[in-house]
Amino acid sequence: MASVETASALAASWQRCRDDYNLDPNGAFPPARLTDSEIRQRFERTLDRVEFGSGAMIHMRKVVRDTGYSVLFADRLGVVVKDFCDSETAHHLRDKGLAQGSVWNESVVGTNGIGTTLVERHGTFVIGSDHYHNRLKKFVCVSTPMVDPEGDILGVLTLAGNAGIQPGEAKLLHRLVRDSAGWTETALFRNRFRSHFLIGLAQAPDINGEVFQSLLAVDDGGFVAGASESALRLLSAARADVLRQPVSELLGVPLRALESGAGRLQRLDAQGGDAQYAYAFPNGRRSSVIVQPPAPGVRLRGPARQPAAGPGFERLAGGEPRMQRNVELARRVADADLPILLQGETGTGKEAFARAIHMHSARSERPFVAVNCAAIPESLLDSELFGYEPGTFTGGLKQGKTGKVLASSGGTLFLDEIGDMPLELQTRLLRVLSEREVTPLGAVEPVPVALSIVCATHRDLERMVAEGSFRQDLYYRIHGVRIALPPLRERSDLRELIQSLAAGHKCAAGPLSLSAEALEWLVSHPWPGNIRQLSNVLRLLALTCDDGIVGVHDLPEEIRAGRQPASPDEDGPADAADATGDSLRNASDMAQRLRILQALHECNWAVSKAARHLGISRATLHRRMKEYELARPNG
Ligand SMILES: Nc1ncnc2c1ncn2[C@@H]1O[C@H](COP(=O)(O)OP(=O)(O)OP(=O)(O)O)[C@@H](O)[C@H]1O
Repeated sequence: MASVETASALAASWQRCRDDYNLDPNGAFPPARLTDSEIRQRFERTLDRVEFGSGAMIHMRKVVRDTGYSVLFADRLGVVVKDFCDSETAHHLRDKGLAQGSVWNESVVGTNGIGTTLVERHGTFVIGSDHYHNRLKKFVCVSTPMVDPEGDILGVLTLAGNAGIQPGEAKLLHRLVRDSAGWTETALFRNRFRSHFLIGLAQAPDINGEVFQSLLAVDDGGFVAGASESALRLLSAARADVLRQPVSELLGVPLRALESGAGRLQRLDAQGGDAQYAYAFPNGRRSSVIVQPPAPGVRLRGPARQPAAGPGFERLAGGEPRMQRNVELARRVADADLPILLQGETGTGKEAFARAIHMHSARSERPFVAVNCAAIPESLLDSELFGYEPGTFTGGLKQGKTGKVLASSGGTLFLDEIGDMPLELQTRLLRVLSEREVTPLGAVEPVPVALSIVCATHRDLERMVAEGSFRQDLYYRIHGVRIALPPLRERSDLRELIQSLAAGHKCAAGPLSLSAEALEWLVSHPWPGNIRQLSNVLRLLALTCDDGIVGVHDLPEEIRAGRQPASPDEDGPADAADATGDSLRNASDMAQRLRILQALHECNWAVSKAARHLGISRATLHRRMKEYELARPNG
């Protein structure tokens, strides 16, 4: 996260509202809401990356609980995918348009904390009349972007409340939001680079502060494999200038000295930037490093090494014959010059499969670059994919940007949700695929690219082609080999898969195990969110189950609700969960909400039918819908 540069950001945003988006300050309000199934999908995706139950998030909620602020997390499109409203005033704000699913993209609602932060890529506070839309002048929004370990924006963390605060107070609030986002980013970074040697940087000789957030991850060869945003700020360097550089050159300290001084602050020779001290974390996994001094004239740049992320082919196939055939085919084509199209419902492991293909291929030492075409705003997708030259945009990065297509050169480009790619970009992608060269925006000369692509979608591309929403020629270009991943409920090895995934989760008493009865319940669940949903349920069980053996009573209500016998007039036993009172505050309730949403969606919002589907009474379902604020879209 960068510092708050609010005044200039606001001026630029107002200008965009007038000149670029042509927005009416008295336009429609409240902002549009996505359909519930779209919200569900976006939320599930975010849940994969951001731990909403992390200490930092809990701390922030506690601090603001009685202040009337709500805590919101919006994804990269500016869609609120999670809100925590822990007070009456906060609930009131939800009614005013801050509900989950509302879209706060700047181009839609004008200057606001979430949308403007996304455009500016740094924290903002937008107070009262700073908002462009006249209906927003009573609100205050303090926001900060959250980035993943690769530096890509995950979303925006925001405190929203009623206006009437001083800018000084807004600064305090901003500090709180920024710190919470920062600690969450740090947790993601440490997790991502858990097998690397970690070095923290600081401006002052103090090991309690920034060394924990300003992190460099160093690989076994002594090259920088990752850098946190705050480390980049201290070094005054762009990510591309730091990655794959020898850390010893970057910091001006031999790697051996850094290692042998682990656990102590070491002063750095001034290298530019504000980093004055380095702290090598002593508890990194790497025990010893052999660094050969480079031969004179040898350029010290390491290969873009990728960690073996995610399950390999064996694990993905399990005992399911269709998956075994898929793996067999994938092994054969991994190194053929054939584009691979993965099809399957959400959460069936398409990205995991694409990573396994990459790891199996001769390109495994090169980058695996994933782009989710549905999660990036249409206006940014072009620059995200193809990059741009320095000085192309007023708001762009000074040094320009390498697009994902080029960044994947020699490795694998994974285009997730290809069915959501706008037609105009489909045309550009088609050109890149046929000509094997990219022309970044603003560039004159095309740049050759060694391209291997794997695409994925849950959509029926053939139907889209027939309807004219997907280019036929592109469909044939990306469809060298098609691999269909079966939904979880159709896997013949479901029982074994559940057991082996459960054993991989540790709770206080050791690996999680399931009672025979609990296993049966899990096996007969329909799993609309597939392996992702199953993993989330197991993750939750590991947190909530003290003795390590899961009984039926430990299962989340979404699982038990799926098996309740229908009782048309009375509330079924599912109501036992009412006794817990503070629903929606734990992950099991989130999962239940998703399950109910899914059932309603599948039954086209026919409540009786959905209730039968869920095995609960109509009255219970109505009450749950009210409790979880589920209403028919546009109804
Ligand atoms: N066989 C498996 N064993 C263990 N974990 C798995 C397996 N397959 C997938 N996963 C995990 O399940 C989660 C969802 O997988 P993934 O993101 O690959 O699904 P997806 O089909 O790409 O989803 P979406 O369509 O929503 O993008 C990930 O955390 C992934 O690591």
